Amino acid sequence: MNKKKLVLIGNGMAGVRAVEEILKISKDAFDITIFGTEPHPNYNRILLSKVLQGDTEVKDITLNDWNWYEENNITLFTGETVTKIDSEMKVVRSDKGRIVPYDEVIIATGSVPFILPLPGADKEGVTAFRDIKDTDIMLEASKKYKKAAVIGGGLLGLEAARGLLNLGMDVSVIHIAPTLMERQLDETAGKLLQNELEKQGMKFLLEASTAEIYGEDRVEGLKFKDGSQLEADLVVMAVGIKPNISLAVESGLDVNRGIIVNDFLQTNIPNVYAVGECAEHNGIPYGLVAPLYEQGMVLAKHICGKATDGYKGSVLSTQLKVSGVEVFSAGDFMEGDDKKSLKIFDEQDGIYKKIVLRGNKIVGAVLFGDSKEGSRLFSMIKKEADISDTEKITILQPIGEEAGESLVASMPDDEIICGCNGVSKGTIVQAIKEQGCTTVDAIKGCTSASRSCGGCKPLVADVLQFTLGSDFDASSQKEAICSCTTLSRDEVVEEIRAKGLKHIKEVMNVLGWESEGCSKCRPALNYYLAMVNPIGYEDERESRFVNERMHANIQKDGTYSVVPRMYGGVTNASELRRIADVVEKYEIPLVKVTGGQRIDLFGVKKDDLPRVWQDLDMNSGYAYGKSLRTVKTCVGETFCRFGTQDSMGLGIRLEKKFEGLQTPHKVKMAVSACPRSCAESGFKDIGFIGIDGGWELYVGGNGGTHVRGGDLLYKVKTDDEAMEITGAYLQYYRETATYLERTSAWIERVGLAHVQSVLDDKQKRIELNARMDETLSVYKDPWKEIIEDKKTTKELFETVEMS
Ligand SMILES: Cc1cc2nc3c(=O)[nH]c(=O)nc-3n(C[C@H](O)[C@H](O)[C@H](O)COP(=O)(O)OP(=O)(O)OC[C@H]3O[C@@H](n4cnc5c(N)ncnc54)[C@H](O)[C@@H]3O)c2cc1C
Ligand SMILES: NC(=O)c1ccc[n+]([C@@H]2O[C@H](COP(=O)([O-])OP(=O)(O)OC[C@H]3O[C@@H](n4cnc5c(N)ncnc54)[C@H](O)[C@@H]3O)[C@@H](O)[C@H]2O)c1
Ligand code: SF4
Ligand code: FES
Repeated sequence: MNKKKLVLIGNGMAGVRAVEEILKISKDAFDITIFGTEPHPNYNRILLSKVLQGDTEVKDITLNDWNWYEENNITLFTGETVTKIDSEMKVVRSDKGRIVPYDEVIIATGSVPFILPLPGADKEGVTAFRDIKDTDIMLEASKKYKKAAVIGGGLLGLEAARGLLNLGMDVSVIHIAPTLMERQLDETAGKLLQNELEKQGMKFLLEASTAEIYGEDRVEGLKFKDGSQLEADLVVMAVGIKPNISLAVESGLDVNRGIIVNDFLQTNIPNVYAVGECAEHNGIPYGLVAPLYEQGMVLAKHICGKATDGYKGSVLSTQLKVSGVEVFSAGDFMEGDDKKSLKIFDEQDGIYKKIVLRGNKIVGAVLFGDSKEGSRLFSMIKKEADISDTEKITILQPIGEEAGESLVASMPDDEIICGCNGVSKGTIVQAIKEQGCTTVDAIKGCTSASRSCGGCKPLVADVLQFTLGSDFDASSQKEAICSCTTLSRDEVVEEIRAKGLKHIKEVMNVLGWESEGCSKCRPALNYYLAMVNPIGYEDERESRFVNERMHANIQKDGTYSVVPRMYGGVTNASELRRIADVVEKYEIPLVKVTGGQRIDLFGVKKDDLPRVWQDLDMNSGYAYGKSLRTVKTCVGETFCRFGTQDSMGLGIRLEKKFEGLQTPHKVKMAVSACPRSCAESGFKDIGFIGIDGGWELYVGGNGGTHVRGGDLLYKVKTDDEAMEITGAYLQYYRETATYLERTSAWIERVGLAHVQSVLDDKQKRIELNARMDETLSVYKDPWKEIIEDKKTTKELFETVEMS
């Protein structure tokens, strides 16, 4: 049989995926020729961000290597650009004078970066961020130069900026709009994102309009329309893209912004198709791989003569690939006349969730700080789910977690796990059960899930764990603690232990960190070092988050909030008098009783902090730390007629013993003297409920954004037993949790039964408590420590002289 001749113009992500689909349907139907301007085989453009961020290397982002073309009998011309499609002669012509005949031709020429037409835009040191060549320019520049300016605060600009920070550059992002990623996020999420990225060291110039790029041959800086300037020896333009239509225009195809195609990706000229970012369907040129892959699937079916309903357009979802930041946006995310929103905003933990409803249908969502629910919400948006029969607020709450189920357990089979490749939970489960996949990599090979941006890897791993149950081998699924290393959390902790490491720098040197560390690994290492070696480790204050460095919570106006310790929520006249005096003396604008039964002083000026602490003469309530926060108590048997136990007594004892204890994440406790549970013991990390003859001890509860009822761990008879179990439980959490993992997530990961089996072993409990006591033995109240140490006081509060 005479094979038809298929020519693909553009060796990029969309075009080659369409060819892969064609080969799947009809391996021998075509003689295939591919032209690509770039000198590389088909690679994952998405991961250039990760190359720049140091997570991977160019050699590791190839999607189809040279062998693949050979194995599939594809003739490949790289470094060669097609200059014309001659549809009368049915041939394509290249810039090297080659003429190749076709029966069908697919144009997949992608996009070109938009370059602002500024004076100086052609200077050395000005680059776009689109391909391997641009990435190399940035990697080279970072070795010689220090100051980078990224123009554009969209997805691409921010990912580039994070990469340049990782490369040790001083990075400013110049953005034209008042908030970041305004095409994907609303104002609140945009500001939260800015806040988080500022903490990571990025600088921002918002509502800034660049007028000129100045310098001799090489760029030296930017001038703005308001007359101000910024020095820069590298400028990255990331202000959007335009479909690459020059070949189509030259060849007489109908174009608008992109090459106009119908539902079957056909252009106006017979046998000429367009797919990917260069194509415009129903007025929309797409700029993310998910819709392009959907197009590729339709095109493959059509060109192979298989029935298809055609491409009907796509709802989009995006995630930013910057470690330590969870941002998700999908669909129609802005409120409007006919669109109303539903929001949850936990300002303290920086978590923001919003869904947008048109009538009773979900049409969009924005998640910041916690994007676990992204795939569920995206499925609902795609299905235009009707929520008239659902209590609205529950849509933003994690499904299944309240019932103690894992997130994936509660997902229906048709829920999409990998947005880029449109792979559902059911398809992954099938690959595990029927094709014997036991690792995320194997699933990638079988289903394409996680093959593109990689953002779905944790969810794929969860499906794997959930499906395999006890056959799941966690050790073969290791995940690096951050992009600065390939070592996992367990490996790092083990090395710290085995090699007796004491300082972050030592860990990085000995364990071969590839950079100075990042905002993800530095605080984590500080915690692991302290956990393994509480007496010998050297604390690195600069690696802590700002609130933990300052021992107070920074507020949005730059002032601080101060919460003194009130053991068990109990206070007295003398403490209250001192608090009142401090409020008057330092003109503290707001005094508020907190949910944790203590008093919060808001609006304290930074310079006043040490004197406020001195005058209060109370211990720090650690309202800012990854540590024990409060032990809330009810009045109990002392005053309440229902009380069967001394809740205040146990609460105060717990708080006095464990105050200041550093934990992977914050820990809240509560003690109620009867099952009415006035102190809300069922929703705390550790909660006690008084019963006749003792206490019930609940663990893993959470009352925040992921509401979770605690699990009954034990019943104990005496306060001493309660203290002993609490010590062992907390120490086991400290030793096995990942930094920033709340007890509610940890207990689900490791399992209640497992924790019980550890704590059932008396010897283990003794050992855990011994290590806990060692940790507690070095605790000093940080407020007192700082005010007694003039040098630290001066470093932290430069202008303050203590008497
Ligand atoms: C740094 C970065 C990060 C990204 N991250 C994400 C992400 O997280 N998620 C996501 O969904 N998308 C992301 N994208 C977008 C995604 O990479 C694109 O949507 C996708 O690559 C587009 O595929 P395409 O095949 O249409 O175009 P391309 O991948 O650009 O391929 C087009 C190819 O055609 C070649 N070509 C052009 N004209 C000719 C010609 N006349 N002859 C021969 N060859 C020609 C080009 O040189 C190019 O190699 C990212 C993009 C970048 C740059
Ligand atoms: N994680 C991801 O999904 C991801 C990552 C990188 C790139 N991409 C894709 O790559 C493409 C390019 O990304 P992008 O961020 O360049 O495009 P974009 O259009 O999403 O964002 C460009 C940003 O630049 C800003 N801008 C425009 N003119 C400006 C000016 N003169 N000065 C300062 N700022 C200006 C805009 O306000 C906008 O926020 C998009 O299709 C994007 O979806 C996706
Ligand atoms: S929990 Fe029980 S004992 Fe405590 S205050 Fe409430 S009703 Fe009284
Ligand atoms: S979501 Fe991008 S690879 Fe799966």
